Amino acid sequence: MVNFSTSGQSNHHNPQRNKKILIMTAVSAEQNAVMKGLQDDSRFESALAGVGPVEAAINTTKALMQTSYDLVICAGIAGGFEGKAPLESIVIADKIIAADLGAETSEKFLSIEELGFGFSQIEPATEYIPNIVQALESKEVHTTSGAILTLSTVTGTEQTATDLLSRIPTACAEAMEGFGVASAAKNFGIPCLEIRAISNAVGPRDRESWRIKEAFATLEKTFSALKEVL
Ligand SMILES: O=C(O)c1cccc(C(=O)CC[C@H]2O[C@@H](n3cnc4c(=O)[nH]cnc43)[C@H](O)[C@@H]2O)c1
Repeated sequence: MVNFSTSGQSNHHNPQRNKKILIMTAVSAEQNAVMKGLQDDSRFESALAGVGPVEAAINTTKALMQTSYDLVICAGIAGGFEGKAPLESIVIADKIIAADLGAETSEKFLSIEELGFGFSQIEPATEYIPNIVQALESKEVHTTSGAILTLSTVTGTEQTATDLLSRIPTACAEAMEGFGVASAAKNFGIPCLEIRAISNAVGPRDRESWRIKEAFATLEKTFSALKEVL
């Protein structure tokens, strides 16, 4: 766990800015980008989620058992669906969806809700979204709000990308941890957000076109702007 508090900066004069916020990233490169953006803001702490929803749920639960937080943010890079979220832009989840939780049949995919075994969608803390979008747009960060899918397998074909979009037309991005982090937060009754910088298009693996460094730069800029509105 990394605590950003080194400057002794205080927010006690403003009760609106007294929230304690946990940021979960899958890998340390994402955590570093977020840390750089936040500088020394003592309200934020971060921890590594690990890759995939299961690791993410376990590690978020561990962090929430240690310290009490007012908000959890799942952050990192992601794949963007074509025509929905361009490279180097930001997507803020208005729904966090476990897109592969269910059953295939010869006709169609059945969600876990249709099977009657549980839930695959978590509503994030949407009340924060308008202010965040405004703050990011004012810094010229292209920002979209829409569903972010959580998948255990990164999409690697046009066909899977098309199938996902026809099943979930509101999908803007896919990543691997959101539903795990959000499930843990929900279990503790803590609101959650998922914020992703787009590093690649969802679809065939084409490393030449990936913009990972640029997405980290967007993530840094985003969290620098975010600390002003949370
Ligand atoms: O290849 C690299 O240089 C590299 C450097 C740092 C991080 C990575 C990752 O792949 C991070 C994995 C992380 O990113 C999310 N992610 C990014 N793109 C997608 C995607 O198209 N579909 C699903 N997940 C994606 C995911 O949350 C992973 O945890 C590589």
